Amino acid sequence: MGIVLGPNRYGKAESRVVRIVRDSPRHEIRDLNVSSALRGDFAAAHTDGDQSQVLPTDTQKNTAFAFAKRHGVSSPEDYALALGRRLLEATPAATGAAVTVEEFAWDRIPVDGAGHDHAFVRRGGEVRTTSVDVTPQGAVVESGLHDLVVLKSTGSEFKGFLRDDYTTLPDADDRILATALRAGWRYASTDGIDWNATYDAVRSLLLATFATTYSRALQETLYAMGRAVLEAHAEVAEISFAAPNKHHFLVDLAPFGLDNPGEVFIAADRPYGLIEATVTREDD
Ligand SMILES: O=c1[nH]c(=O)c2[nH]c(=O)[nH]c2[nH]1
Repeated sequence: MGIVLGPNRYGKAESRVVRIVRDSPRHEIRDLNVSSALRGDFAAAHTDGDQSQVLPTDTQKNTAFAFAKRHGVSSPEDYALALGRRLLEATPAATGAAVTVEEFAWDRIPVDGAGHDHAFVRRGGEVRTTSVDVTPQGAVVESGLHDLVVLKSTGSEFKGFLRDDYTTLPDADDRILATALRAGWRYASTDGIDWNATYDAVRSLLLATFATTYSRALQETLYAMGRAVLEAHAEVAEISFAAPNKHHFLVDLAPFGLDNPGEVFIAADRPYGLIEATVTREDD
């Protein structure tokens, strides 16, 4: 009985393409998870080890990033069509190119009733938390949130850091700052607190402070957020943060004849910096 190759396709899955439009101070963001797959006559690659008809998955990834710049992302559909047509055209053996795009939606962070120019909060996903501990002496309430995903497309730098023989990171004057914030605040007492109103107010303050504070490091941003909460809320004794630094690396588009002045980024998954800090009261 003969053995033959059945259906097959190949491509690059889950390129995390972030496109910032920064023609004016009011930035736009499109945040995509892009996968492509080519199908057609790729039998020789499987049976003979012949790559002559194989457009590398690495090239498919490069095209995904280059097209975010060259074609732009007016919608996931328009971008996916352009990418699919290009991949098909570039690959003579292909009879079809499948492109799937997931888009993560971002809203502008509200500051004084208006959406901020370059600070965004990801829609959905965040979780409100509380943990209480009750004893005969009383109760302690710690409330908070996690997975509040925020991003600013400018207004963030990281430079002047300690360097040693293993340091390769260049100074960054203008970078994307993004995190999935975890925050927990301990209430000074349980009396007379409007839990829902305080939660909403603290969340708003965290967002507004993230948006409006020029960041010299995520550490400075966390401290500013904590200070803002403690200054505005006497009922909060202490607040703690854990903030993964969700790195966005500028993609080198020069090999494709394209410049990239802070417009196309790859959103890295891991490893990530993890910055943790507690902001408390001197007398607590
Ligand atoms: O905001 C930052 N804090 C750091 O401590 C750090 N370290 C690093 O490599 N990048 C950053 N960014």
